[in-house]
This record gives sequence, C-alpha cells and structure tokens, in this order.
Amino acid sequence: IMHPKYGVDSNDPEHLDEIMADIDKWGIDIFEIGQLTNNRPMTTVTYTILAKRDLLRAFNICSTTMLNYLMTAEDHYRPEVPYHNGYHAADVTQSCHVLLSLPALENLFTDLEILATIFASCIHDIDHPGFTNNYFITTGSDLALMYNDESVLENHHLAVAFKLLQQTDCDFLASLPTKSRQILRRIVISLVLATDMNKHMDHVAHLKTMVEARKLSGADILSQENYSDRLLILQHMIHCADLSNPTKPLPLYKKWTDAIMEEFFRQGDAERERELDISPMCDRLTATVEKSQVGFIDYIVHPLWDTWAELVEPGCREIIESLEYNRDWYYNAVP
Ligand SMILES: COc1ccc(-c2ccn(C[C@@H](O)CN3CCOCC3)n2)cc1OC1CCCC1
Ligand SMILES: [Zn+2]
Repeated sequence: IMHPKYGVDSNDPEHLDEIMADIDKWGIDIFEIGQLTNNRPMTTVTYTILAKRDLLRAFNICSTTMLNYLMTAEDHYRPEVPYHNGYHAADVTQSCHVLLSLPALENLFTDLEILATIFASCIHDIDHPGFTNNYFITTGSDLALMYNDESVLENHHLAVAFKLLQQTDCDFLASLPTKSRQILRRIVISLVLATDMNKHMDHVAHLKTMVEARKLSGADILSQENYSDRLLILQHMIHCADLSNPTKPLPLYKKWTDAIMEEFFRQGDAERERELDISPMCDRLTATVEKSQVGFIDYIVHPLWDTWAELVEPGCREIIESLEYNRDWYYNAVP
C-alpha cells in the first residue's frame, strides 16, 4: 500500500512540504507541523526521519506496521498535558536526528544504534501524566509503588512503549533478528532512563571525564571501538535533546516555556488542593517565570550543552550562541 509522503494526511500538503524541507535543521517549527497534520507531529516527524535515513529498508520494517505503531504511540501521549505531549516527543526526536548528523559523530554509530535512538526519543515521555516523579513519590501513588520510587515515570514510559509492540500489526521490530531486538531494547531502556533529571549531575560528570581522558590520551574522542563510550554519548545526546528548548529560536522557546509553566502550575494547584508543599516554580501565585528560566539555563542547560559542545566541537557553536542570546533575553525580561 502507498502511504502519504510523510506518513500522515495533511489539510495543506504544499505548506507541509515547505516545513518538512527543514527536517534536518535546528529550529524547525514543530507546532506548525502539528497544525498541518491534525495533531500528528510525532508520527509525521519520526516516520519522515526513519524513511529519510533509510532505516525502514535497512531493517526490512513494513511502513504500515511502523505507522500503526507510531499512531498508537502518539495516541498514548495525553493532549490535555500542556508540555509533556506528542509535540514534545516530536521535538526531542527531531532534535536527536539533527545531533546524530553532527560532523563529529559521522560514521560513529551503527544503524541499530541510530534506530534505537530515534525510537527512544519518540517514546521517551509516552503516557506522561503531567506531574513530576517527586509528586508521585510524595503522594504514595501506585506508579511509585510499582517502581519503588526509582525513575518512576521513565520506567513507566518504557513499559508502555514496549507493551504497545504487542498490539495487532504494531510490532515493527518483528523483522529484526532476536539478537538485534535484544541490543535495541537494551539501548532504548538505557537512553530513556538517562533522561531522568536525578541522573543529570552524574551524566555531565561522566561525559566530562570521558572527554578529558580522550584529550589527554590524544586518541580521537569519537572512534568506533568502545561500545560503552558510544552509549554514554547517546545518553548525553537524548538528555541534551530533552533539555534543548532554551537553545531553539526564541519564539519557539517561549512557547515551550508557556507550556511547561502551565503544566507546573497545574501540579502546584493539585498540591495546594491536597495541602502538600507546593513544588518549586509550581505556584502560579508567586512564580517568577523569567528568573526561573535564567536559573534553569545557568545551572542545568548551559553546563550540559557546554560539555556536549566540547565533545562535538565545533558543530554546536550556533546552538550555544542561540542559548546565550536567549539567556540574555530572559535575564533582561526579569521584572
Ligand atoms: C522551557 O522550560 C523548561 C523545559 C524543560 C524542563 C524540564 C525539566 C525537567 N525536564 C526533563 C524531564 O521532563 C525528564 N523526563 C521526566 C519524565 O520521564 C522522562 C524524562 N525538562 C523545564 C523547563 O523549565 C522549568 C520551569 C522553570 C525552570 C525549569
Ligand atoms: Zn522529555
């Protein structure tokens, strides 16, 4: 069967063609893709990237099965959640796609590692309920009970994503040899678990150590041999993509900020309602949005991207410049 060019139908195919021409570029407008595809940004972006990278052919993946899985997965993101929905999944997937194409990383990863990274990105927040790990732990939720308070949401996203493969005509991995399936599953689990903010400081430290060690030994940082170093780079990559909003063109970044703040405020409303302590930055009555973004950039996003930039230099210069421009804009916007 023939499928639409980007996997999904559009109310304005010419306009979609124009936008999708930028699929390899940092700063593509994910919101516009969603509007042109009846809220299917994740399916559109992921299918286009897999097809463009020739991964469907490389692994003999049937397009219909791939689209069945992606649509089903996208249906398991919650549209009522302001930030952690299908738009964010599409954004992280497309961002990883661009990072995978950085010159410094050329020919480093196998096709299976690339497929695993794209798959991990598009499902990394699936069925996100719009509250943080801490909220589920503090309120003694079933989810926290299920995962013993450890990377609760990250484990849930992985379990949901792999469970969906069992739905009729959704197992796009059926054609992979068992060994490849096992390797892919291992990488996907490791990458989604790496998006847990609790692991952030360890990640940055670990990557810094690796970059320093490689520089001292004079070895080419990015040569094929070491599997665990390649996995570490992919873990850092998806974490960078997950925290890439402040590095995007300001109009997009501001939309992401509005979305995350509304999500945080709804959590704050629930905490106020339940007479719990209101989590930091979640109180809509006292929040300082601009100041919070400056702190987020200075303490989390900039150090993370600085470490990444050192690894892939000079491929990230524009991204860092955009981050620093945006930081100054929010700094000057503080009331
Ligand atoms: C544009 O602004 C933001 C954009 C993103 C984020 C943000 C926080 C944590 N994350 C990553 C998790 O979502 C990791 N997830 C968890 C669930 O499991 C999967 C992996 N992302 C915070 C942002 O701003 C905050 C509000 C004021 C300052 C900080
Ligand atoms: Zn995310």
